[in-house]
Amino acid sequence: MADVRVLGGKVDRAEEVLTDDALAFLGELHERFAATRDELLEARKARREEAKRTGKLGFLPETDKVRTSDWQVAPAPADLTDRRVEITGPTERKMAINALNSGAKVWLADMEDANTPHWQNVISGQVNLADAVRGKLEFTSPEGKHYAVRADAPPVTVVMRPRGWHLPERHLEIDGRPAVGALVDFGLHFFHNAKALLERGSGPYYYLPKMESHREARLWNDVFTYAEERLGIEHGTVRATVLIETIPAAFEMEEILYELREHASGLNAGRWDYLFSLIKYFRDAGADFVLPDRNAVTMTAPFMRAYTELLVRTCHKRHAFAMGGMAAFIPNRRDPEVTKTALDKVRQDKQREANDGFDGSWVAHPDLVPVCQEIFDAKLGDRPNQLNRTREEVAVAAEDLLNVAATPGEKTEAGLRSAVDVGVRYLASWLGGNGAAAIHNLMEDAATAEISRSQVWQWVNNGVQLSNGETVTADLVRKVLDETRAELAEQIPAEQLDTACELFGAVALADDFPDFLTLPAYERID
Ligand SMILES: CC(=O)SCCNC(=O)CCNC(=O)[C@H](O)C(C)(C)COP(=O)(O)OP(=O)(O)OC[C@H]1O[C@@H](n2cnc3c(N)ncnc32)[C@H](O)[C@@H]1OP(=O)(O)O
Ligand SMILES: O=CC(=O)O
Ligand SMILES: [Mg+2]
Repeated sequence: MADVRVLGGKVDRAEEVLTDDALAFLGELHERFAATRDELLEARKARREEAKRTGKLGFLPETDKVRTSDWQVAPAPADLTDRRVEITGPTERKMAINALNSGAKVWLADMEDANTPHWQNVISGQVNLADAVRGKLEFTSPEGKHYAVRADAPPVTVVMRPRGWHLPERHLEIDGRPAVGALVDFGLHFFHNAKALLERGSGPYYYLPKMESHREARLWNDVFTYAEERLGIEHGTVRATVLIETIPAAFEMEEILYELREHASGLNAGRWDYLFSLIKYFRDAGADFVLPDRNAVTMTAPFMRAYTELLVRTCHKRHAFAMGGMAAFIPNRRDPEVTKTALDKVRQDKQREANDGFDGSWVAHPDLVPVCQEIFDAKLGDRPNQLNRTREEVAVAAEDLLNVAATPGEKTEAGLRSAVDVGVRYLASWLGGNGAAAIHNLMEDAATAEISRSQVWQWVNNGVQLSNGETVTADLVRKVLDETRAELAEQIPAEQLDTACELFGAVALADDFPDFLTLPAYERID
């Protein structure tokens, strides 16, 4: 039996989550799966080295049969057949209630991009999710406002997103080493809620982030199979929607669905991490892979079109749901102009997705639910989804997915300053325990912050010339960082700002590109 120790501090109601039985289950998951997870993280490095050497990625010859043979994923359970609007958000108690009252079909309960993995957040998120299943979610704000899920609110299916394979959970030590964040988030949620969800006509449903290969999907499938057996739950009860949000995974969409076919619900076009992954993967591949300012890269850039078109085609060929992604524009209830812009931008984004054949999409804020709903209602009519649109005309080649050079847009000083400003502000928020923040009326989370810092790294290391003629160097970035620190001094507490600036410098200017900013950031939180 594994030796499982809780090293994290006291969190209210932690004893309900960290029961002896639940910890034993986590121990079993780690004994069986942690070593494979380590091997797969190593394999990521080898694949990236190969791409660096050849300057290319391609579809895998060894899995050709998977792509050409006839198979489909398992049929959708009743409460996952209509996914036209999914609201995403952290598992914080008030937001959880607001999400369940939002009118969305699905709540993506996020322990990943939108969450700082403070021990407090990790445990209280599990408490809130367990209360949500049991209809016990209530909250009173410090101002005395009472929150509860409305009796007349339409039912919302909860899909939880655990951390990616790379993140450790050092507040739990298993056989002398930090636990695997993904196994902790999944394991605790599944152990406490799978049966309760089934009793209520739903099931244990997950979004799986940041995978880079079908072998990583196979590992999740093995975890699900074991977990189902161990709790005496029918095989295939778990349903997983996989985010295609890394560039290597875009070349393995079919294989990922195939590995998970008995547990798969669909794929999601996670555009922000996808851009980050593309920059990361080809950061030293020369000018053809250097993107313009982040705000200039839209979903209509040729390489982004290729990605979403391939995703819809792949999903519907296999009868899996194709889920759209996040437009970053956020309404502001105190500013009608900002709200109008956000609604217009989100409307355009969701319209494109609905026209392309997506079955539904994400929104970041309750006030965006009606826009997404209206657009998909109009497209779907009486149908719950558009799985029947097989998009057979779509033909996407490897070169199309990598056609970054055709992206219109400039590299500007404003773009550089914005990357530094947003990166620092976001890191300060993340360090303070808020993994999602509205910054300059845009939603920022771990994925968007990764773009900011990796773009700065790429521009420095490729000696990019800005539209004003200036060359991006480490010294220029340090100067901008100092100026940004001075500008933010009135807005962010000094200690947090110092750590955020130091961290931004560490992840944007390091000689060796840090794989994820959340890894060094995690070292800097309690
Ligand atoms: C790349 C990706 O992975 S995208 C997915 C991950 N990212 C996310 O999930 C981000 C989700 N969105 C959010 O976290 C928030 O909308 C933010 C941080 C962007 C903005 O939040 P705020 O500044 O609080 O927005 P605002 O003040 O307009 O909120 C108004 C109300 O809506 C609620 N609200 C806002 N967003 C959400 C949400 N996503 N879910 C539930 N409730 C929400 C707020 O709690 C607030 O409630 P209250 O009036 O009862 O206090
Ligand atoms: O998780 C979603 C993304 O865009 O990243
Ligand atoms: Mg993401």
